Amino acid sequence: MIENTCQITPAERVRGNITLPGDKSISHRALIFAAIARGKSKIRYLNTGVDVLSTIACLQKVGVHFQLGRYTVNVKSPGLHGWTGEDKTAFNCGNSGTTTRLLAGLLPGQSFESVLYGDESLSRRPMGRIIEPLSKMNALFNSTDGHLPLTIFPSKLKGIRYTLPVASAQVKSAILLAGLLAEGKTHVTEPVQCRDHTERMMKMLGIPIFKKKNTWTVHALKRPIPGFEYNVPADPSSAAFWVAAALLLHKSRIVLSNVSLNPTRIAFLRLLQKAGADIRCSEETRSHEPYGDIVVKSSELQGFSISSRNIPGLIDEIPILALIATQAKGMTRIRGARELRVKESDRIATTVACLKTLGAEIEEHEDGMTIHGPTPLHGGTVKAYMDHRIAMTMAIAGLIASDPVNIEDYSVVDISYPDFFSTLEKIRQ
Ligand SMILES: O=C(O)C1=C[C@@H](OP(=O)(O)O)[C@@H](O)[C@H](O)C1
Ligand SMILES: C=C(OP(=O)(O)O)C(=O)O
Repeated sequence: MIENTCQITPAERVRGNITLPGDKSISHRALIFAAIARGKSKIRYLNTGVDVLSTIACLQKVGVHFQLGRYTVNVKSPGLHGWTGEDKTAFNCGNSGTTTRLLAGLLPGQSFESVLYGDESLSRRPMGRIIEPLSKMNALFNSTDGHLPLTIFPSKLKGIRYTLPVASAQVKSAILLAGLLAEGKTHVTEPVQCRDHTERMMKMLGIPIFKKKNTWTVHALKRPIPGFEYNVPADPSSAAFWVAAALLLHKSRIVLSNVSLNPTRIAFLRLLQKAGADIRCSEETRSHEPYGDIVVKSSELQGFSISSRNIPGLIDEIPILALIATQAKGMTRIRGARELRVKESDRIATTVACLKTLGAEIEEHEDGMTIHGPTPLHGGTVKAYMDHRIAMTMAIAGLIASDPVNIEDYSVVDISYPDFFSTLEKIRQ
C-alpha cells in the first residue's frame, strides 16, 4: 500500500449508535463570538478538526486565549474593541474558507494591518465575493486577482444595503460581522436562504439584529457583550456519510444523537425521505439551534432532482448524495450547483471522476451532474483531491462496492472529522 493510501473493504451492514463531531460551521462561529465577547466563555463539544483549529490559531493572534480540554474549550478575550495585532499580522487560515471569509469581515475595522493566507486549495478559492461588498463598506484590501493572500488595511467602515449575488452563508456572515464595527446600519438580502448560524448566535447574545422578509439588518456593537456558555450540536454534514451507509447496506440501522436539525442544514434528510428513505428524526429540542436524534434504516430509494433553489440547504452533501444516487432506481438530476466548483476541490469534477472510476453511470454538466441507477459499483483506486468530503464519500463507496476501494490522501478527513475512520471500523459488520 502506498503511504497515505487506505483501503476500505466491502461491509455487509452498519449498526450502532454514533457519536458525531460538533458542527463545524457552528464551532467556527462559537469561537469567533467568544472572541467578540469580553471576558470568559465556555464552549462544549467543539468540532476539533483542522479547520476549526485554524480559527483558534487566527484568533490567538489578536490576543484571545484558549484552553482546550477533551470536550470543552475555555476562552478569554479582551472583546472585539480590544483585539490587538502587530502590523501586518499574518493569519494562516489553512484549508478553511469559513475561517477566511468570517475573519475578513472582522479585520477591516481593526487598528492594525493584517494578511490572510492559506494552503494551495484555499488560495485557489474566490475572495472577490467578500472583497466587493466589504469594499463598499469602505474596507481597504490588496489581493492577487481576488485570491489569497489578502492584505487588509485599517479603515473606518460604514453600513450598506447589499443583495447577495451568490447564495453564500460565508459572504452573508462576513458582511454582518463587519456591520458590528460599521457606522450606521448594515442590511443584507439573501435571495435564497442559506445557513443562519451567525444570525442565531447574534440574537442569542443580544446583538441588535432583525429580519424583515429576506433581509437581515444589524447595528454596530455599541456595548461589549459578556462571555457565554455554549453547547455545539453534532454536525449534520458529518452525519450524512453514515446516513448513506445505513440506507445503502441491507439490514442496517444507525442512531445519531444530538444532531443539529436547523432547517437550513437538513435539506438532504428531507430529500432522502421523499426518495423513500426510512429516516426518523426525534422531536427537536429547542435551543438557539434546534437539535435531536436521527434513526436510519436500510431503504429502497428512487432517483431525485435537485435544482438551484435547493442547493444552499445541502451544498456540502452533494458528493455523498451523488453516491447514494448511483444506488437509487431511475435518474437523478443535480443542476444549479456551480458553487461546487469553488470548494476545497472542484466537487463536480472530482465527484464525477471518482464515481466513474468505480463504474457509476454519471455525466458531468457545467452546473451539476446526471446519475443513472441502480448501478453496482466495483472496487478501484481513487484520489481524495485534498478534499475531506470526497475522501469520506469514497470511504462509504468502499463499504458498498463489490471489491475494496483504495483512497489516496485519505487523512484529509481530519479537516472536519478526525474520528471518521475509527467510527467506520466500530459500526461496520
Ligand atoms: O458558513 C459556513 O459555515 C459554510 C457555508 C458554506 O459555504 P458558502 O458560504 O461558500 O456557500 C459551506 O459550503 C461551508 O462548508 C460552510
Ligand atoms: C466547503 C467547506 O468548508 P469551507 O468553505 O469552510 O472550507 C466544507 O466543509 O465542505
